[in-house]
Amino acid sequence: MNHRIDPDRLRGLSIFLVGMMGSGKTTAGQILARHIGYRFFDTDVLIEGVAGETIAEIFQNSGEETFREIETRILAEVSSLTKSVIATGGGIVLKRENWSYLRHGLMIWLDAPIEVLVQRLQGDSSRPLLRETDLENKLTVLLEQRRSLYSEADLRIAIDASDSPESIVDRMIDRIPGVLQQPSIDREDN
Ligand SMILES: Nc1ncnc2c1ncn2[C@@H]1O[C@H](COP(=O)(O)OP(=O)(O)O)[C@@H](O)[C@H]1O
Ligand SMILES: O=C(O)C1=C[C@@H](OP(=O)(O)O)[C@@H](O)[C@H](O)C1
Ligand SMILES: [Mg+2]
Repeated sequence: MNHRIDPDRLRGLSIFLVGMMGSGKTTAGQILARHIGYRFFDTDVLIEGVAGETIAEIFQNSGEETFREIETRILAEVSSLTKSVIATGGGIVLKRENWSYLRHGLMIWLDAPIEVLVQRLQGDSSRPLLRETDLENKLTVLLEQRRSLYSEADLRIAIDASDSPESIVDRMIDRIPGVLQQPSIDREDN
């Protein structure tokens, strides 16, 4: 953890948010981008745009493998951007190929405990992998499969049930010196 961080290299570097479904990548990512004057992208939204279908429909009509192929294609495209916050889908870490793209930026792992994920995702119908009766068990299995991959990120932000998106963003900003030192960024505007 933190092994690649070199403040001089962070200027303009994009930020990739990784972590489990429900960890808040999409929510916190938008706020983070606004605060640091970066553009915001969400790989799931971009995937839906090119497919012309929702994530649930892509899984249903074409299967997970097709979804993962589009996900890699989109990631390859956004990885060439600078000054962008990119919220990824929770499964992006699964493919080794994706890591060559993720390593173009600073990777931040939003690490929320299972209880928090369950609380947030109860009744959610937009995430096809969670269409199971035992949500807690499914999330536990997925996290077991993915934890060691997420832990390869540059930064880990541990999240509690009481952490607001804004407080999480503040902690991220505290941990990424260099990004806010760019003269074009004025946090007072936000
Ligand atoms: N810090 C937070 N506190 C409370 N609820 C949150 C927080 N962050 C996200 N949420 C809620 O949890 C759900 C999942 O958040 P989302 O940003 O979509 O996560 P992800 O993109 O990692 O799957 C959404 O309903 C969102 O409003
Ligand atoms: O964890 C996963 O495999 C997935 C996470 C989802 O995104 P979020 O992590 O934003 O929920 C979405 O990409 C798809 O449903 C698969
Ligand atoms: Mg998301």
